[in-house]
Formats: sequence, structure tokens, C-alpha cells
Amino acid sequence: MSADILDGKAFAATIRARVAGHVTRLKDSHGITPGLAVVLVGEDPASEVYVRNKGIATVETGMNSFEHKLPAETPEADLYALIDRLNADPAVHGILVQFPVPAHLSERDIVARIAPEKDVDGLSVINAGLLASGQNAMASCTPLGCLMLLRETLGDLTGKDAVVIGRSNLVGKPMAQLLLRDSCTVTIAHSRTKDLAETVRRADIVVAAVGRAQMVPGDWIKPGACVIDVGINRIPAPEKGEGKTRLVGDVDFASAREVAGHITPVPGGVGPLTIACLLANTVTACCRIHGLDEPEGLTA
Ligand SMILES: NC(=O)C1=CN([C@@H]2O[C@H](COP(=O)(O)OP(=O)(O)OC[C@H]3O[C@@H](n4cnc5c(N)ncnc54)[C@H](OP(=O)(O)O)[C@@H]3O)[C@@H](O)[C@H]2O)C=CC1
Ligand SMILES: Nc1nc(=O)c2c([nH]1)NC[C@@H]1CN(c3ccc(C(=O)N[C@@H](CCC(=O)O)C(=O)O)cc3)C=[N+]21
Ligand SMILES: [Mg+2]
Repeated sequence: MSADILDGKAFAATIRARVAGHVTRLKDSHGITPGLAVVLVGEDPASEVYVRNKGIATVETGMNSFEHKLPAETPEADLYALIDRLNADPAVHGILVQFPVPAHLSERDIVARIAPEKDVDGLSVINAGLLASGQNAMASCTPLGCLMLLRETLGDLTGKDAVVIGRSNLVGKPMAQLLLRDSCTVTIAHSRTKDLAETVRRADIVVAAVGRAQMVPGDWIKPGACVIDVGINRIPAPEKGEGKTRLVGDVDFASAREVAGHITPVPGGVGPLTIACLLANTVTACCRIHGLDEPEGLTA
């Protein structure tokens, strides 16, 4: 059996079309253009991919995009001054500071500096708390995109055994919360998990968010399971020529596709959904900031 390969790119396009519809309505009826600010400090390969693709998509959906690339040695005070300006800027409805940041900066303190209503990554303690207590949160873009794709693919998720590999505040934890809200039986695995292979073998749904290239082999996958690969890893690709690289996920796609029922590829899987949901969250933030009705079809 060979898995159904989930086309994240195509599904992302339908989400973006919904976003574009709401943007048009905001402009025509209220004279408001949603704006998204992205801050990148230093260099990170996964973040570079994100910034490139996000800028294009933001403008395509009719929103404003503000990019701030700062050098790796940027002092904390300068970064905070920028965040304060973005917090106060009425043209900015969403703020995203890309992680990881250089070691002299604190992710926790950066998140705390961002106005919670503009926190489109859903990282603030307010958003994390709202999500954990089952209230109307701004959910992190990647888990939101994964949940939308899972519902689209499997329908009702009630009672499914879900294993999330990774417990970051950005991906693993909010993913587990969203799956729990949809009544999955959720296990969160991480670097200290005793028998990862056995844990993953129980799962009807596997979400891999680790950041280790191709670490999940096909023989960990339960036949017919739905495999969502969040990882974005750059590895050498000598077959493409000297010094060339390619993107791979955290799942060994070649062996996993032989066992899984559904699987997301990298690239073309979760990445495009993250971007579509970032735009969706920006529109949601914009509506909330202006006291307008919640946009439909953009939240989980
Ligand atoms: N496609 C997309 O749209 C996105 C992709 N990404 C990518 O997803 C990946 C994960 O991102 P993020 O969550 O921020 O990463 P983090 O580095 O913040 O978290 C990684 C998690 O993986 C766990 N882990 C590390 N090694 C192992 C191991 N050997 N076995 C089991 N678990 C392990 C860590 O455990 P512990 O807590 O114990 O250290 C940690 O919880 C990265 O490749 C990132 O680039 C991220 C966001 C969006
Ligand atoms: N605060 C914060 N929030 C994030 O959500 C966040 C972050 N920091 N830091 C970096 C990671 C990584 N990430 C990606 C999103 C989309 C693609 C993406 O568009 N991927 C395409 C790439 C296609 C290509 O260009 O080759 C795909 O997978 O098809 C990649 C990576 C978000 N992240
Ligand atoms: Mg992280």
C-alpha cells in the first residue's frame, strides 16, 4: 500500500482565497488593510524559507507586509524598541518575531513584549492560557494549519490516538491542545521519551515537530496512520550538484509513505499551510482589534 500524499499547497491556496475575501471586505466596507510585521534577528535556514514565502503570500492576499531583518548581534534594547513601535503602529495588526533568536536574546521576554492582541504566533501566556482552558485563543499558525488539514482529511477526529513528537511552545504544545479539543487521545513525546518507536506505533495520527532530518522511519508508523511532518531541515544534496542542498522533514518520507494511509510531503505540506494560517491569524487579529465580527472559516 502506498499513502495518499496530502497536498498542503493546494489546501493552503483555498485558505488563502478565504483570507483574500475577508481582506477585500475589510478594505471595501471599513477602509482597513490588515498589516503583518515580521522580525528576523540573525540567520536561521528554516526562518529564511519562511520569510521568503511569507512576503509573497501576504502581498498576494492584499495585505501589507513589513519586514525587519536585524543583524545577529542586535542588542536586546534595540529589538524591544522595534517591538514597542510595532505594538503602537495602527497599520500593524500582527507581529511575528522569528525563532530561534541568537543566544543573547530571550524568547520568553520577546514574546512578553509583543502586544497579546497582535501575537499572531499565539505564543503569549494569554493566548496559551486561552487555548489550554478551551477559550477563543489565537492559535499558533502551524498547529492550526495541521488541524485544518487533519479535519479535511479524516473528518471527525474523536477518539483517535494522536502522538505529537516535540513539546515546543510554538508547535508541539499547541498542537496537542488542539487535538485534545477535538477529542483525540493525545500523547506528547520529546527527547526524554523512553521508547519513541513503540509510542509512535500506537498512533492513528503522528505529528512530527522535532527538527531532526528524517528521524522517523516507516517501521515506526502504524499501517494506515495519518502522518503530518512539520520539520523543515536542510540536508546536502550531492545528486543536485556540488554544494547543493534540499529540504526534508522529520519523517523518512520514502519508507513512511509505504506504510501510512496519508502523509504530508516536505516541501509542499505543512509549510504552505503555516503561511496561509499566519495570514488568517492576521485578519482575525485585525477584526478583533477593530471590534468587528470574527471572520468565518479562518479559526479552528
Ligand atoms: N513547517 C512549518 O511551517 C514549521 C516548521 N518548523 C520546523 O519544525 C521543527 C520543530 O520546530 P520547533 O518546535 O520550533 O523546535 P524546537 O527545537 O523548539 O523543539 C523541538 C522538540 O523536539 C524534541 N526533540 C529533540 N530531539 C528529539 C528526539 N531525538 N526525540 C524526540 N524528541 C526530540 C525536543 O525535546 P525537548 O523538549 O526534550 O528538548 C523539543 O521538544 C523544526 O524543524 C522547525 O524548523 C517550525 C515551525 C513551523
Ligand atoms: N515565531 C516563529 N513562528 C514560526 O512559525 C516559525 C518560526 N518562528 N521560525 C521558523 C519556523 C519555520 N517556519 C516555516 C514556515 C513555512 C515554511 C514554508 O513555506 N515551507 C515551504 C518551503 C518551500 C520552499 O521554498 O522550498 C514548504 O514546506 O513547502 C517553512 C518554514 C515557520 N517557523
Ligand atoms: Mg523553537
